[in-house]
Amino acid sequence: MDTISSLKLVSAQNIANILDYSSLIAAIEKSLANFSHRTDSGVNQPVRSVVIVPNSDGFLGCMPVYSREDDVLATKIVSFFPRNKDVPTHHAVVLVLCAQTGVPRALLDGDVITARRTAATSVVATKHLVNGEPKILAILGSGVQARSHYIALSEVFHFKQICIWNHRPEGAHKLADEIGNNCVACSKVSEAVEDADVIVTVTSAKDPILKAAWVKPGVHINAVGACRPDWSELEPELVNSAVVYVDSREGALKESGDIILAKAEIYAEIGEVINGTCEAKREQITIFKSLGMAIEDAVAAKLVLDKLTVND
Ligand SMILES: NC(=O)C1=CN([C@@H]2O[C@H](COP(=O)(O)OP(=O)(O)OC[C@H]3O[C@@H](n4cnc5c(N)ncnc54)[C@H](O)[C@@H]3O)[C@@H](O)[C@H]2O)C=CC1
Ligand SMILES: O=C([O-])C1=[NH+]CCC1
Repeated sequence: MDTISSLKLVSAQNIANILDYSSLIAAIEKSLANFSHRTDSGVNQPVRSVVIVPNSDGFLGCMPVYSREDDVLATKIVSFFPRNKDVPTHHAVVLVLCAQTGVPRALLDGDVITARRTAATSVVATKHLVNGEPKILAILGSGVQARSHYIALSEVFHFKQICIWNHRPEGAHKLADEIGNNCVACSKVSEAVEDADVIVTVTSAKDPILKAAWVKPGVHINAVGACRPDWSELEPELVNSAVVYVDSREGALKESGDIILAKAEIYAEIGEVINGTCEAKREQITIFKSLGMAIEDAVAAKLVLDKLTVND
C-alpha cells in the first residue's frame, strides 16, 4: 500500500546525474504554456506565500501547485538568506504527493532543481524573445544561477563571447576562468553589457545595477534576481523602455520590485507567447522578469522521479 513509510528521498547528487537540460527545457516550455491557460488546462498554483525573517533579509517561501496535464501535486519550500557567507544563500526541498490520494511519494533535494529549472525557464524565454542569433552573452552575478544559466543557455545558443560582471570582482574572475577562453570578466556593468545580445541578471542586489543607457537596442534581458517587492536589479527607465514579459502576472504584481517600483506595464506572460496568444516583440528591448514558479519545480521533480530506476 502507498503510505508515507514508502516516501522516497532523492539526493542532490542523484538529481544532478538525472536531470538533463534538454528534457528539462522541453518540459518547462510545456509547463509555462499550460500555466498560462490557468484552470482551462487544470493548473492550480497560488502565488507563493512568503514568511520574512526579521533582521536577516531572509525569507521562507512555500510554493504549492497541482497540474492535471502533468498529473503532479507538489510543493517546494525554499529559503533565501542573501547574507549567508559559508553556506549557500538558497536551500530548498520539493515534496511530491500522489495526485489521486494526497499520499506523499517523494522528497527531493531542491537546490539542483532550483538552479536548473530557473535557467531552463530563461532559455525558453530567450528562445522566444531573442532578436536573431545571439552572439554575445552578458551575465551579471557569479553565483549558483550564473553558472546554471551559462550552462543551460550554452546548450541552445552558440555564444562567441561571454562577459561576466560581479559586484565582487573576484567572483567574476573565478567564473570567467571556469568558463574558459571565450569569457571575460568585466570591471563595469556597462562594459559587460554594451555589445550583449542577451543579458542575464542573477544577483542579490536590492537596488538597480543595470541601466537603459548601457544596453543595445533589441537586447533580450532575463531578469532573474530581485524577488521582493522593494528590491530591483533594473533601472525603472530600462524597464519602461522595454516590452515586459513575466512568468506569472499575479506573481509579478505581488513580488517584483522591478515591475512595481517602475510602475511598469506587463505586456504578456511568456506562456502566452508560447501559446501564440501574445506576440514576441523581438525587435524591441525585451525583458523576461522571472520570479520562479512552483509548476517549474513540479515538472522538474516529476522528470527526475520518472527517470529514477527502481534501485535508486
Ligand atoms: N527567478 C527565479 O526563479 C529564481 C531567482 N533566484 C534569484 O537569483 C539571484 C541569484 O541567485 P543565486 O545565484 O542562487 O545566488 P548566489 O548567492 O549564489 O549569488 C548571488 C550573486 O549576487 C551577488 N551579489 C550579492 N549581493 C549583491 C549586491 N548587493 N549587488 C550586486 N550583486 C550582489 C553575489 O556576489 C553573487 O554573485 C537571487 O536574487 C535569487 O533570489 C534564485 C532562484 C530562482
Ligand atoms: O522560485 C524560486 O525558487 C525562487 N525565486 C526567488 C528565490 C527562490
